[in-house]
Amino acid sequence: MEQDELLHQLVDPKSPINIESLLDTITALVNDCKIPVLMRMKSVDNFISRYERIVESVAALRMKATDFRQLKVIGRGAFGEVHLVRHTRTNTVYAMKMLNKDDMIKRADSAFFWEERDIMAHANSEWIVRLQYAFQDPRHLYMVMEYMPGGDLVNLMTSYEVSEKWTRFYTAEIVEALAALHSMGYIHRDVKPDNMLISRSGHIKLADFGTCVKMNSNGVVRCSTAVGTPDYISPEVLRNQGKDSEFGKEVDWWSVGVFIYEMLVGETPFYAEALVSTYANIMNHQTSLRFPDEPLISTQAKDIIKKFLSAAPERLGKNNVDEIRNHKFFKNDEWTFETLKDATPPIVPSLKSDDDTTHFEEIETRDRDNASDFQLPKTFNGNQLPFIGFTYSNEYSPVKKLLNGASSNGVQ
Ligand SMILES: CN(C)[C@H]1CCc2nc(NC(=O)c3cccc([C@H]4CCCN4C(=O)Nc4cccc(C#N)c4)c3)sc2C1
Repeated sequence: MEQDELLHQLVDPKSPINIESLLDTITALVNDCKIPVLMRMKSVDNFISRYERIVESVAALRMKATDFRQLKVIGRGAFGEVHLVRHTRTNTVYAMKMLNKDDMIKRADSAFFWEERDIMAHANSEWIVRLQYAFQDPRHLYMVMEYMPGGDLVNLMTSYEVSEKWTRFYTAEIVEALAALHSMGYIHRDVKPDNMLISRSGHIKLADFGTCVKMNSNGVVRCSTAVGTPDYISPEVLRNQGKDSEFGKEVDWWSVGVFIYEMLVGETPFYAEALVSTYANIMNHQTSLRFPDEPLISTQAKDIIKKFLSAAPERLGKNNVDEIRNHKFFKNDEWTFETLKDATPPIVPSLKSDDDTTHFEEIETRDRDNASDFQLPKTFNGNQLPFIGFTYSNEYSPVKKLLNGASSNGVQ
C-alpha cells in the first residue's frame, strides 16, 4: 500500500481504518481489558498501565455526551431515546439518538445501526435526515442529527383532517425520499408516518433507518426475519417469515399505498383488533381492501392505492420510479416532481424558538437507575468490538487538516 494511499485511508470518512476508527479501537481494547480478573495477567496489566491514561485524555478531547445540554425527550425506540439537545460550543440545537450498548449486547442485536449511520452520514439528500456527528462512550452510541421541529406525520394526521391536496404533496415527497434511498442501494422496510418528519420549512424527510438493508447486485434482499410494523408490512415479507426467499425495493412502495389510504381514510386498510387478522387481511388483500363511502375518495386516489397494494410482480414502482411520478393522482397545477422541494408545503410549523418541541408528544422520562443494571463483565467478552468505527464527524476534523497539510507538501 503506497505511503500516500495509507495517509488517505487515515482521513477518508468511509475507511474502516480512519483516525476515528483507530481511536475507537484503542479505547475499546482498554475498556474491554480493564477488568480485575484479566489484569492478573502480566501482559494485560502492562497494556492497561501503558494506555489507560492516554486513552482517558483522548476521550476528554473527543466529542462526548456532556458537550450537549439535554433539553427534552422527543422520541423512544426499542434500544434507546431521542433527545432534543443544544451543542454548548456552537449553541446549535440537534436531535440526539442514544442507543444502549448493554441492551444491544444482551439481545445479540448490535449491527442494525450501521445502515442508519451510513445512510444519514453519506446520503447528502434534502429528503433524508442528516447525521452531523456520531460518537460513543462505554455505555451508549450517540447519533447527532438535524432537528425536525415539525414532528412526525402521525402527529400531523391526529391534528388535521388531511385533504387529497395535502396527501398528494406528502406522498410525492416520500416518493422522492424513497427514490433517493433506493438509489443508494437500500430498502427501508419500515416506511410509516412515524418515520416521516417535518422540517422547519414544512417539507418532509425520512428518518429512523434501523430496519434498512442493502440490496445485492440483483437489487434484492435475502432475509427471513420479517421486519417492520404490522399494518404497513407487505404480503411477500410476511410470506417470507422463516423461509429464505427474496424481496426487492417494491416492499417500500406497498407501505406507501398503506400510507396514502391512511391519510385519506383515517385508518390503515388492513387494521384488525387481532394481529393475526391483520396478517390475514394483508395476505388476501385482493378481497380485504375496501373503501368506505365516507370520506369520498377520488378515482385516481383509489387507483394509485390499488396499484401500490397489489402483488409484488405488478406493483406500481416495480419497474421504475417514473411510473409512479406519472400517475394521474399526482397531476396538479401547483408543483411538479422537479419543483417539489421549492413548493410551499401545506403546513409550515409555527415555532416560537429553535428548541420549540410543541409538535412532539410528551414522553415520560424513563428513570432507569443505570448503576444497578450495569454489571462489569467477568472476563474478556469483546463487548466493545461491535461498535468500533461507529464514530463519525462530517466536519473538517483537525486531524484531516494536519494530515492534508503533511501529504500536500509530500511528507515521506
Ligand atoms: C430488531 N433489530 C434487528 C433492530 C431493528 C431496528 C431497530 N431500530 C431501533 N431503533 C431504536 O432503538 C430507536 C431509538 C430511539 C428512537 C427511535 C425512533 C423511533 C422513535 C423516534 N425515532 C427516531 O429515530 N427519531 C428521530 C430521528 C431523527 C431525527 C429526529 C428529530 N427531530 C427524530 C428508534 S432498535 C432496532 C432493533
